[in-house]
Amino acid sequence: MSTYDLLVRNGTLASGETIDLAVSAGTIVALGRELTGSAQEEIDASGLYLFPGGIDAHVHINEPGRTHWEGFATGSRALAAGGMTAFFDMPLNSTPPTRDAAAFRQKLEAAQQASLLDFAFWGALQPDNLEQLDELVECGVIGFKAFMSESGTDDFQSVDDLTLYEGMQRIAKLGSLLAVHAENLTLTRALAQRARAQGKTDIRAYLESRPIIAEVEAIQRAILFADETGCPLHIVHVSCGAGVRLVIEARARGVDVSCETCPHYLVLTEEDVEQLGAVAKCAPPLRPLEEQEALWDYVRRGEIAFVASDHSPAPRELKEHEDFFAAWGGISGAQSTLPLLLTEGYAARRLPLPLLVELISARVARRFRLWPQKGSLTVGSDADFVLVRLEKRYTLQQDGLFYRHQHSPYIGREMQGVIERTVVRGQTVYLEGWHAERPYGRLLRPGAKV
Ligand SMILES: NC(=O)NC(NC(N)=O)C(=O)[O-]
Ligand SMILES: [Zn+2]
Ligand SMILES: [Zn+2]
Repeated sequence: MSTYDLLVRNGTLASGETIDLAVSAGTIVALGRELTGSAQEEIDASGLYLFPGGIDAHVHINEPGRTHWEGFATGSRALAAGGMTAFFDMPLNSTPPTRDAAAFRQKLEAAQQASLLDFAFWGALQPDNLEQLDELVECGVIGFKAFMSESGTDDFQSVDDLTLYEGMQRIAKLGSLLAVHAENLTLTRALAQRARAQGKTDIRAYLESRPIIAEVEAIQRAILFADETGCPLHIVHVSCGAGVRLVIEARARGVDVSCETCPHYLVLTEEDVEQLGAVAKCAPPLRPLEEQEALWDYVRRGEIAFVASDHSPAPRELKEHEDFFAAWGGISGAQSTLPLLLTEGYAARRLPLPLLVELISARVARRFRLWPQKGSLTVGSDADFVLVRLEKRYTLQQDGLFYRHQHSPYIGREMQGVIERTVVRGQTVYLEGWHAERPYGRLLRPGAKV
């Protein structure tokens, strides 16, 4: 009889310490130097880093309804290849959006049949679903998501101020959290309409239609409502230093608000989108270099809660438009979050490895009440981890991407740190280009064990 199901020998933690890790029934049951005992499977992790599995808090899987854009099978394969072991799926770009219990159940069924990784669902907050927020909490949503600007799809409506205000009151009562896409609707819509009416539809015109002030104003308004209603607030994909500063100031006043940024705001600038085109189109748009530097600075100081991909995939044809406003807005990036943090954060900027790892694991798990079951390498936690060959460099190739549509602004980029193996609750789901077939993924609910 083996003592354990799985033993990982000599993995190097982010702290630099070398350790053995033992797993039984999907849970970490022992951690230490030179563990005794046997296991059904042993992994020699000498020379490899052992990190807790990443949790991507912001992914658009478009199933059901737009599975041909990205489904749970392809999306979770890409995430696994990028060192992620769980993800939170956004309520939009699938049809129907996750706006009620029936839609939640459709999502759940699709994910259970196809996801390699554990998953949670964001529920929608839209003008037409205030009466469905309770049932969504009962289903187990990880939080709610609202769009303060246009969402990019007709089937997901943006919130007016009354919906935002009353939605926050209800979400506060339900003990949940609201995430907002914060850009001022009136400003961005009017600027876009004026530019298009003048025939200005190039990349520059798009960038100018979504100025930093539009983002900062929306963040400020959302914070004010959160302060008034007591609703926990999370600002997704903050792209500018001034946005983070508002969050810091509000937290200092006692407002329960956090923010995330995305790899693309940390490694790309508006010059890149002008060169790369729609593959790098997103909202808020890429910003000037000084914003990128400000974001790295806030990352270093621990002021940005976590980093999430905002993977928003689409078929290539939807990106190819003469009119840049009409091209699909959203970057395919789910596979590259950890590699980019290792390359640009650790190797290029010498940010401490434990901080970078926490940005995609413990910080996410804590904010959404999944810690320490998730995001932690401790006895009793789920055995979710990733093995990384940190010193190895490579160039990201198109055929190395596992998305449904193999495009990304990072193709051709020099990367450091190869994700060799990804393990979910003790099961290897990714190993050097190979993926498991079985959909191991399970639903995660805030505060509950799977
Ligand atoms: N409909 C979307 O997927 N939108 C997403 N698109 C981006 N970020 O460009 C988002 O998160 O706002
Ligand atoms: Zn958004
Ligand atoms: Zn998004």
